[in-house]
Amino acid sequence: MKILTSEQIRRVDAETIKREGIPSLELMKRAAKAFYDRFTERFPDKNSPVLIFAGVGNNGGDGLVVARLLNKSGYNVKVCIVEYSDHYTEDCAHNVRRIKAENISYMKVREEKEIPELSGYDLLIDGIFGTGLSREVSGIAATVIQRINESGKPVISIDVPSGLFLDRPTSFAVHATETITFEIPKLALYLPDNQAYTDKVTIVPIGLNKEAIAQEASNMSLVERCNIRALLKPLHKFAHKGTQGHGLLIGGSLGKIGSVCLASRAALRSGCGLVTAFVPGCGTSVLQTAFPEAMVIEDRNGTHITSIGYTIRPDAVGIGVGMGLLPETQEAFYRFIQQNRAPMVIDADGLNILSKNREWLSLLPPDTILTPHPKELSRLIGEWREDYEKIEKTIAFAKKYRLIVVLKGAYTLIVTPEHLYVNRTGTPALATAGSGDVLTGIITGLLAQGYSPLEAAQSGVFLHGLTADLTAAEIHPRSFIASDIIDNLGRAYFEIEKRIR
Ligand SMILES: NC(=O)C1=CN([C@@H]2O[C@H](COP(=O)(O)OP(=O)(O)OC[C@H]3O[C@@H](n4cnc5c(N)ncnc54)[C@H](O)[C@@H]3O)[C@@H](O)[C@H]2O)[C@@H](O)CC1
Ligand SMILES: [K+]
Repeated sequence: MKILTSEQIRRVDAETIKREGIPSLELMKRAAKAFYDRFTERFPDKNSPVLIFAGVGNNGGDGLVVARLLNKSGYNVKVCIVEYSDHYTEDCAHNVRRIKAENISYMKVREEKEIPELSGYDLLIDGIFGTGLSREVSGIAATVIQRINESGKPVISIDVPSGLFLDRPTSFAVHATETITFEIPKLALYLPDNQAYTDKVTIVPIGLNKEAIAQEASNMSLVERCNIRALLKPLHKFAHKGTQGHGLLIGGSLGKIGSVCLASRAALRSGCGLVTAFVPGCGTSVLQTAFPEAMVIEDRNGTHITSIGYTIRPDAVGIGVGMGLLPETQEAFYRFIQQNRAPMVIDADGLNILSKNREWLSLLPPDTILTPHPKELSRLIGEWREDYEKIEKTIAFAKKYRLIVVLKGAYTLIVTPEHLYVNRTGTPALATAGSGDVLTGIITGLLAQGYSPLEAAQSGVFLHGLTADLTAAEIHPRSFIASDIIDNLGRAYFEIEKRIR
């Protein structure tokens, strides 16, 4: 699903109205109905008092239509029109007349003393500003937003939390509990800097014109289940371990052999036919005991890697987990990347070695996948002030070295020289020791099976996150551990391949 800018969204709205020959009021109705459906599913108790804040633009217009729909179905609603300007849009003004005609209780707020007491309401709906926000919020709108945030009440935002900019940093906006956004994903809803404003995000379709969306060029998109489903290879009846790919995981040092165990197990669970682990001598018996399905090649040294050599021909390599930064290990890493031509994933200490030796980055074959967490990324690309700058610098880095960067986070970003992908699967349960090692293993396993680096990065990240989503009801997110990801990878495959009627 394409992520678009506010300007593009405006064009798609206008084109929908034009191409489908519908009045703009009709589109507003569709949007409000989509919000209403999701809202009533989440909050079925009609006795809970609901206060709807509506601005004077079309986002406010949506709020007023939502008020009418909720009122009609018996909800206890009141409306607060935040009159930050005298200029109402036509569709908003029309709906003000309609709420009057339908006897819905409303008040207009132009100054602070007119803001109602919020303690008597159970739920607040925020329709003050949407995608039309063009400058910092000030005056009465800012005061109302501050009151909403101070109230501690659940706030459901229409389309976007009011005050959130879609294309630049935001310093002040509604702290939404949930945002029900209309059809087109907006990048700002998925950035860590905006976490105070955007908690849960739900996308609802409103019947925007498909061709109008297709016409808008975008180098950003969400990774979705249907994308992953489409790229998964079928399992052939005559498949055998030799045809399913051979993944090699290189890493580990004394006390950190567990990382390689996790990555190797994850690689095999992702579906490849064979997995070999390359570890220092201290890791051999650990691996063979903990994970008998793996083959092991040991370094001549006992405690850390000093020289990476083997006669096998792996289809993909994952390197770096638990490897340490000793000079001999760095040297071995350097010699290895100089000669390795198999598709490769680099994680953890592999990334730290690269950030200490930046000139080695140009030795990496094109499309090598790097999987940094934010700290590792900053060691590679330098500090950033805000998320948009971080993304810009990561794209420049990916372009310069022709790499794929998987930037791990609540919403993992997959950055290629041409495109930014946002992954939505996963929960805070994944913030646990070894979770990154497992991701490295999954991506390595997928690469070994012949998926392209971009496909492996996208599906690896998606599957990894989905295991946490699928187990949330049975394994409490607080007690979810990295092995649970591996154990539930099969469920994630089932979910992706499930037919949706
Ligand atoms: N355009 C359409 O056809 C549709 C729009 N929809 C809704 O309309 C919203 C966009 O509506 P609008 O474009 O009317 O804009 P908004 O309702 O987001 O904002 C209203 C207007 O306020 C002004 N403004 C911007 N920043 C301000 C600030 N800081 N202080 C005071 N005034 C400011 C601008 O002139 C802006 O157009 C979407 O988010 C969505 O909720 C939906 O009804 C679906 C259809
Ligand atoms: K809003």
